[in-house]
Amino acid sequence: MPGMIDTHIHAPQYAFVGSGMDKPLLQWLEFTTFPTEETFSNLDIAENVYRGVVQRTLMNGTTTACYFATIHTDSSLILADIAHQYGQRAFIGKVCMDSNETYPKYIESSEESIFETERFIEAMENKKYNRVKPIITPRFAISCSEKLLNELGDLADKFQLHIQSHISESVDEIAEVMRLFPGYNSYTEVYDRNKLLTSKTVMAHGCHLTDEELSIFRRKGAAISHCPNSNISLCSGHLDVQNVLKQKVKLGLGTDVAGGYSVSMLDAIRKAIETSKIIFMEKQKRKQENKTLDQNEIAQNGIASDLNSVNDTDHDYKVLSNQEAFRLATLGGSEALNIDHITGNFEVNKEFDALLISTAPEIRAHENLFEIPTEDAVQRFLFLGDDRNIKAVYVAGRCVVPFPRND
Ligand SMILES: O=c1[nH]c(=O)c2nc[nH]c2[nH]1
Ligand SMILES: [Zn+2]
Repeated sequence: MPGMIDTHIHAPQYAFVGSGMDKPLLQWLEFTTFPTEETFSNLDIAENVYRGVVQRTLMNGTTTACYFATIHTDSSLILADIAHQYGQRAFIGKVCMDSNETYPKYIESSEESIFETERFIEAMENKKYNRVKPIITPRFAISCSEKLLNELGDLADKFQLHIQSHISESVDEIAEVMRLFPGYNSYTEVYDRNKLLTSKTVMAHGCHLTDEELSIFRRKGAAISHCPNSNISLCSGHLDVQNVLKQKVKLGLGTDVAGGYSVSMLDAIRKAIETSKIIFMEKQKRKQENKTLDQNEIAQNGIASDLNSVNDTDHDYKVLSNQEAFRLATLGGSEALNIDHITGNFEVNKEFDALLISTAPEIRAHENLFEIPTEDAVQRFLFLGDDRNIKAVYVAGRCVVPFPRND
């Protein structure tokens, strides 16, 4: 099958993956994330954790990863070098943040952030990696001044680079953004007016974006990275994937390690389907409640007001299919990262990013898989498979898993 594309993952957060899952976003950043990321000024820590995350994601079939690193340029360069060494296709973002009210030790000045970002871009260009590229990375609006956002928009334009950040992940986060940016009408406008929404932009989460904001995304060609594990783990909200697709906004999937506790894109596929089922059930429940309200009104007034009427879209809401979720993890991700002319499926002239899957024996249960339809075998792999079923991984035709032996 085509290699999977993780459109949003925090490499340093692999250090605490699976822990700190009991806090909402802003507290989780303050008490778990920032104190850990701060330690990445130490290059040995960076080297150790980054080697681990590149190995683990590759073994789990992530042929392309779009990484956040930390504010530290030299350790971010180590991540780039490790991705290159292991042959993973990657975008690497040196994180930018010149504002941090909750954890002021983890911060840089605006000037430093711009200077270091340029240094990062130039160092990456000098390395001439074929498949590892820099990406402009304002962490999120809360941690960036307007001046910094604006200058990062200019840098992205000057060097024609990709851009990544977070948007509308949790309700508390949005309230904080609107407090910090009173001159803007929406979270999307904060990025858009600072030139950060382009056809090479991928924004993580977007759970609470309005249709009006989604239409700005569509006009700009900007993409959303759906990170369902993280959305549930940090109780941030749910992204309505069907609505995003209906609004024709580019969409990929992300693990969002370590807001998400799994490095596996198979988990992202499952959680995307489960999130869609939760939304479906909520809509069904609302429909049933409204029907009861209508019946009560008819009994009382002889007629039902249309106040309770359910939106048309609620009636034909469909759960995300396995095929659609699989597409989001592969071709959808390549579209979101604007690299669908290079990878995402097996079209002629694209590079060969591929996984060799064995369904035996873990997911074969007691049946002989060869006697069941291929579609069922694929479904079982999507729902039950893990790195034991991924026997080989190829990026641009080169076998990168199993890892080549040095001897
Ligand atoms: O899930 C998230 N992880 C992060 O590290 C982060 N930073 C800002 N907003 C964020 N959301
Ligand atoms: Zn994130």
